[in-house]
Amino acid sequence: MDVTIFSDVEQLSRAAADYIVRVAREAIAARGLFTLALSGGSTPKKLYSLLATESYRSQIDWSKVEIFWSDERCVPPDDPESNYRMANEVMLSKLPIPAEHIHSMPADQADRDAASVAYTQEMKRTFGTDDVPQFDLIQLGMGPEGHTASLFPHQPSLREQQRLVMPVSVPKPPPDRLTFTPRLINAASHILFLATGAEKDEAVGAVLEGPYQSDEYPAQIVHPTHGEVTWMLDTAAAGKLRKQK
Ligand SMILES: O=C1O[C@H](COP(=O)(O)O)[C@@H](O)[C@H](O)[C@H]1O
Repeated sequence: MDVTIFSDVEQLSRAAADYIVRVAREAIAARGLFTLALSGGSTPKKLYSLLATESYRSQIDWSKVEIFWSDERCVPPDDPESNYRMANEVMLSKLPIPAEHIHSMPADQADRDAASVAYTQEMKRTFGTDDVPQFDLIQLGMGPEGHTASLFPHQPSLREQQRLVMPVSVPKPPPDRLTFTPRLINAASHILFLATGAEKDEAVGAVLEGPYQSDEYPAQIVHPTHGEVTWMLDTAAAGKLRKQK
């Protein structure tokens, strides 16, 4: 695992954008395709807007990028709480990505089980596999209580063994969500965690340096079988780490 601490969100976001460019270019050179799952929340907003600027835009062949989401709130896509809406506003609408490569989660469907199954099928079709899709990169955030994607402490989703995407009800509004399960996340080639702000310092310390208790700190469940994990933190989020990496 690689952990880097940055002095501010600007530096962190630039490093994250550079990292995404590198992984994207390697994937496109190797297989002609880059599969990326985004997170929501506020932390990646700066990163996403940087990727839409000319200097980053020109470094990736966006026609070869397939975009998914690791979790989504069950709200319409134009709702201020929608993870899709944030990414679309600051990044996707400004990039030359074919519309059919942008796979938003159908989280506003009334039948959330059916929506999860449909999203899983769409993913498998895109990856051309009937097995567990192996994302080139899943970008994740973490909440102050250690949740990641919409995998929250003590929830059955942490023990899900079969499904790749599932509906959950979580303690943070809006409560109804769809989320990637650990089985899908842990198949990825690269995981990039971003965490900023002092309100996350305890969870960062517990996840990175504490005993393994993924039921308390779901971000600890992220251990890709054949992939690498990179954490990018700002100094505030890293404040409780004993070893300043
Ligand atoms: O609810 C969510 O929270 C996490 C963390 O969000 P942040 O605002 O603290 O950056 C996010 O990664 C997840 O995608 C989102 O749905």
